[in-house]
Amino acid sequence: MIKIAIAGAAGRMGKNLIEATQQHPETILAAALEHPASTLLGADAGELAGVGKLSVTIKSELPQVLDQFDVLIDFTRPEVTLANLAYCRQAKKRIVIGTTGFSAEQKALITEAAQDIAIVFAPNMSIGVNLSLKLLEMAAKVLGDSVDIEVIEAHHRHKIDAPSGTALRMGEVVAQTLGRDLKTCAVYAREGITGERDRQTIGFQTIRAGDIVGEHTVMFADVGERIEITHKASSRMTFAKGAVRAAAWLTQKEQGLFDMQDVLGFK
Ligand SMILES: NC(=O)C1=CN([C@@H]2O[C@H](COP(=O)(O)OP(=O)(O)OC[C@H]3O[C@@H](n4cnc5c(N)ncnc54)[C@H](O)[C@@H]3O)[C@@H](O)[C@H]2O)C=CC1
Ligand SMILES: O=C(O)C1=N[C@H](C(=O)O)C[C@H](O)C1
Repeated sequence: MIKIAIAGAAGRMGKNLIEATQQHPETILAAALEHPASTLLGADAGELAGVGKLSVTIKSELPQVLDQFDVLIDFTRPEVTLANLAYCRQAKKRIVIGTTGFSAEQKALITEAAQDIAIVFAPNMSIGVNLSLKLLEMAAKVLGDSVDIEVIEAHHRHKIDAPSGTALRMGEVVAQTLGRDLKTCAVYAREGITGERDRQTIGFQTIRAGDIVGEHTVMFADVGERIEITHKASSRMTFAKGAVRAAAWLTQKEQGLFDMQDVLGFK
């Protein structure tokens, strides 16, 4: 069995990850980590996730459990993930990173660590979103520069980063297909007298409201018709199952940086 550790175990994703680890035929939960100030330290991870007692107590320090797992799954915050990554690199442990909101400099640290350890790093672990990325590539190839492209995303009120990692990846895929650089063609806000739309730009619209799990639409709008490619997640289990699948897949790799397109065989 593949031994999984989960960082951010009491979080929205963490609890789903504990359940998904139980459902996968090749994985078991071996360690669960939370913030040092969490009131849940010492609690049973299975009971926390509502799947029954697993006899895995929630701890705060990754070094305490480094010899107990094969793959760390981390859905926390960028600075926490990077600290965990450094420990994994030192101990030659594989890591699946689901956290979003990294800066370009922080992403470079992940790329660098992949020289020594195997990493799956993806802003969205659902099969549907990863299939949508392929559809976006196809749509951008056919529609080219004649359409206006807008990425619209909606998430729950607790989300701390914007636009979502998925929206940014969707923008990157479209920009790359069209030979554009997202750094220079992205428009993240419009207000006041903006002037007419420049067709070379890719616009991003962000909604934060209530308990929306995660919704993404990319609109390719021409005059007379438009195409919209939409994905709607209604349960976090779709991301959690993808992350556990990625962890199992990663055990075949010694080092390198991979994403869900690799895991799903879409490359
Ligand atoms: N790649 C994907 O498929 C998905 C990615 N995400 C991303 O995952 C991240 C987490 O999302 P949520 O679960 O909604 O957030 P959350 O805030 O519910 O969970 C994060 C957890 O990390 C814990 N944490 C903070 N510092 C810690 C530390 N030092 N050690 C251990 N745990 C610590 C927090 O206490 C919290 O329980 C976000 O960046 C989000 O965008 C979310 C869903 C899907
Ligand atoms: O924070 C979330 O909830 C989600 N974050 C990811 C992102 O930023 O793309 C993926 C998913 O949409 C849920």
